Parts: sequence; structure tokens; C-alpha cells
Amino acid sequence: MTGITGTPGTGKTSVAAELERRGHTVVRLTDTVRPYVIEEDRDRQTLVVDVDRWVEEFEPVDGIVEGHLAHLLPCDRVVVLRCRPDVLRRRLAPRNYPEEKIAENVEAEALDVILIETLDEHPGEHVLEVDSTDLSAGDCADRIERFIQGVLPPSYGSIDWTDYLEVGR
Ligand SMILES: Nc1ncnc2c1ncn2[C@@H]1O[C@H](COP(=O)(O)OP(=O)(O)OP(=O)(O)O)[C@@H](O)[C@H]1O
Repeated sequence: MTGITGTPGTGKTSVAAELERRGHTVVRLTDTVRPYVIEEDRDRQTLVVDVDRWVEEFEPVDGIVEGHLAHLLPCDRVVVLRCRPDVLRRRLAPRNYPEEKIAENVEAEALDVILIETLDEHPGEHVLEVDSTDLSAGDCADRIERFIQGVLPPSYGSIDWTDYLEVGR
């Protein structure tokens, strides 16, 4: 099972759709969390999920799982999609999110939050960071396929976006 994770707006849905077109089995994790929703935070347009129970009861998939909680599942490998914070802000702009939620996501991306969470759960040799800032979804999909095939080695940690922290505000 390969996980594709990342901050909202980094391109998980787009790249997963491309991989599905190429014949991969793809499970969108947002479709699986409904029974585990504890409450709906309307102000932040966010669902609060019983993550522990969701992880415990998740049936592994022979394919790809896509969503910002993917790295919490027992994946064989995890792809962390990244996007430079100023570009991420532009990608999130068309969504009807409150400014606070956009700023929160942009800041989390600048601080590598999802990568750090991923490395808490998985050994580095199972992790690939893909910076989608200047890549098409197709280019990202190419890299992910090569990683799954074992042709592209794991790699992470070369991104430093702390200079973009003020962009979140
Ligand atoms: N590689 C890319 N290059 C340029 N724009 C992209 C790329 N990938 C996605 N986008 C655009 O960025 C926006 C967010 O993409 P997408 O919905 O795939 O992100 P996501 O990570 O799945 O977000 P969420 O977690 O909220 O579902 C969309 O408008 C999409 O068209």
C-alpha cells in the first residue's frame, strides 16, 4: 500500500486521479472517514475524526491511498507532496475557506508539519518528498510510479521554506 499525503492544496487529488487513469487502484481517504466523524467544526469547515479508531479499522489496500491522513496508515511507502507556501496560498485562494484556515495550512507547509508526522510513523527509506510547485500532476505521477517500482530512491529533507512563514499571515 502506497500513501500519498500532504497539506491541503499540494495536489494529492490531482495526482491520484492521474495515477488512477494509469490503472492504479486509488482509495480516497475522505470517502472512508464518514463513519468516524465525531463532530463538524463549521467555523473551520473541518470534520473532527476519531483517527485512532479509523486507523485501527482501516482495511489495507493493494494500491494507493490518498489523503492528508494517509501517513497515519501502515503503508509500505509514503509520498509526501509539497508545494511552496506562496504558490500553495494561490492554489487555496479559490476555495471558500476562512482566511484563518488558509493561513494555518500555508504555515503548516512552511514548517514541514506533514513530513515530520510522516517520519514519526515511517522509516526514512520508505519516504519520498515530491515538490509539486513547478511540476505538472503528470510529472508528479511519473515520480511516484518510479518510486513504487523501486527505480527512484527515497528522498526527503531538502526543502527549507521557513523564509515563507510570513506568507501565511
Ligand atoms: N502539480 C500541480 N501544478 C499546478 N497546480 C496544481 C497541481 N496539482 C494540483 N494543482 C491545483 O491546485 C489545487 C489543489 O489541488 P488538489 O485538490 O489536487 O490538492 P489536494 O492536496 O488534493 O487538496 P485536498 O487535500 O484539500 O483535497 C487545484 O486547483 C489543482 O488544480
